[in-house]
Amino acid sequence: MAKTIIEKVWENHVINREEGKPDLLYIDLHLVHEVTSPQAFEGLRLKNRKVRRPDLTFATMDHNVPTINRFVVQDEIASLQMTTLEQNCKNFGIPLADLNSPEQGIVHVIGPELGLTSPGKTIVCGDSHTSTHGAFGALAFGIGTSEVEHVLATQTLWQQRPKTLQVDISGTLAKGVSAKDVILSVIRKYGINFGTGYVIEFTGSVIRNMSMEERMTVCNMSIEAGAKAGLIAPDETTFSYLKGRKYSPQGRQFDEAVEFWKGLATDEGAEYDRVVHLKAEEIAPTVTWGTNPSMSITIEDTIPTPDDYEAEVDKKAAHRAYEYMGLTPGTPISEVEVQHVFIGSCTNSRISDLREAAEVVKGKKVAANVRAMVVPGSQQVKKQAEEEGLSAVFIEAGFEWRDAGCSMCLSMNPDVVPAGERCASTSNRNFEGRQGKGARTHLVSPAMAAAAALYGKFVDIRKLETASV
Ligand SMILES: CC(C)[C@H](C(=O)O)[C@@H](O)C(=O)O
Ligand code: SF4
Repeated sequence: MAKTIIEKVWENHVINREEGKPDLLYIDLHLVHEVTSPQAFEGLRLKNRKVRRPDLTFATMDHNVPTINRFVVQDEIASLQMTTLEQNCKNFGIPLADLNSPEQGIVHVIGPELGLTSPGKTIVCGDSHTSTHGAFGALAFGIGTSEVEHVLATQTLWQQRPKTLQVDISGTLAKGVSAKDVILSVIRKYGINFGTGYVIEFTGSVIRNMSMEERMTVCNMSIEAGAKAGLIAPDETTFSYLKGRKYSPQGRQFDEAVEFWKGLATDEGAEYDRVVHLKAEEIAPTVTWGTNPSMSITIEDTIPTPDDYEAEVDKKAAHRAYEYMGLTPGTPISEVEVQHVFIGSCTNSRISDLREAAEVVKGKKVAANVRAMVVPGSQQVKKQAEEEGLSAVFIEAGFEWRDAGCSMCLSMNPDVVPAGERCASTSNRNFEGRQGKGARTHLVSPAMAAAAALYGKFVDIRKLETASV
């Protein structure tokens, strides 16, 4: 019977199936960070258990890490979480990219970069944006801390079989329209819950034409559509990205792996539980105006009015969002001023994101009233950006150039947005308080964020001469 890639990867990993019970899945890769692992290790210790497969486990520090003076961690909880991770990795024999490692970075940036992530794997991490790794055709999803303990102890996980959802994106993206705009548009059109209970497979010409970095941006935000995971069938783009990476199979083994990976793609005629479509022509540079990722408009639009919503609950949510965001319905988004710009996070902090932002910034200056920072997703991205001269472009323009970490994506480290101030951010969540208490977040692409830094407000990058994205 014809199968989707989702079913194939799932079936390949089922080690126990019983009527009326979840399946028991084998886990190929377990990524660990400092925030969601301490209690899991403590659980092992109390039960006198070992880590079953330290060789299939990899840890990094990202959420709590200061991105300037990184060795001075002032917050006590943050400091404790980081030293605890260090100790746990040492005691349980788990490889760790700590602050001294050139491989340190955001967990979802370093997995692919090191070639730990590859097609057909089951990948878990105590972190919701684990869906990022789905860009490689892996089944990758976030788990809770008790599940982290279960995977550490057994390398397996009980899981309810998900339904399958195809999100097909056809056509060709216009100049200046990015992967971030694609996923924000999907979420605007279908809502923050349309993926609940499903694993998404993204298909269509728009996806096929994307680089791996762009595909990661799309899969990263599957979770913001409520999905368990989001993935993309591997192809030549995937294989050439992985070739030669540190943990990728090498030599003949790589060629054999490619043969296997090719067989993972969804079979002709396979059926999904649900299918939705989006056309490239429907997508334009996008800015979120509200307090969840579906509350977005294009750069040409105005803030919606309550009349734009039919359901009473949506009208109410809009009212609350106007208030929190300090916005008046009907205002053109291009008139909204920002005080902060954050280019970073596991959504948009890879080298191509920084290249796109630098292209817009080159030879220009950050507006006087704006504080702008670029936070590479990993120390490797940082190094590469420095070698390519991107950091110099940012620094000359007046951006702060930082070390790798989650940074301003969420307020678990010193990089926060003050209450009442507005930030154009390339991250993935715009909930109340996400970037700091009372902080107002607008999610955008790297090029849109870069332009907002120069003009102090949202501008249409399609109208800038420099925009080449
Ligand atoms: C801290 C962590 C548990 C959290 C997550 O799971 O996603 C964080 O990474 C986030 O983006 O909100
Ligand atoms: S960058 Fe943001 S979304 Fe990604 S793992 Fe860190 S906190 Fe979570």
